[in-house]
Amino acid sequence: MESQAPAGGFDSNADVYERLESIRQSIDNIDAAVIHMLAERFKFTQTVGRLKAEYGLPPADLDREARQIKRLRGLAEESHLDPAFAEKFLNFIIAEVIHHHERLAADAE
Ligand SMILES: O=C(O)C(=O)C[C@]1(C(=O)O)C=C[C@@H](O)C=C1
Repeated sequence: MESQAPAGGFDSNADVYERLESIRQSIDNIDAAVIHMLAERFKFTQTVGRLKAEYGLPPADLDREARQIKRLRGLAEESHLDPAFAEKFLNFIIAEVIHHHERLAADAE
C-alpha cells in the first residue's frame, strides 16, 4: 500500500499503527456491546416464543414487524446510518427469532 503524508505533517509508521490500534480497540468495544445487546434481545424473544407456543399464537407478527422497520429506518436516518441496511439487519435478526419460535412451537405440540 502506498503511504501518504497527512495534511498536518508527517506521521511515522509507528504513529499510524498506534492510532489504528486505538481505533480498533473502540471498534472491538462496540462489537462486544452489539453481541451483549443481541444476547439480551434473544433472551426476551425466547420468552415471547415460549408465550406464543403456550397460547398457540403464530410465530410471526407482520404488523409488529412493519412498525419496527418504520421505527428503525427513522432512527437510522437520524443517526446517518443507511436505512436500507438497518432494515436488512432487523430482518436478518427477526428471521432467526422466527426460527426459534417455530422450534419452540414444534416442541410444545
Ligand atoms: O414481538 C413479537 O411478536 C416477536 O415475536 C418478536 C419479533 C422480534 O424479533 O422483534 C419476532 C417476530 C415477529 O414477527 C415480530 C417481532
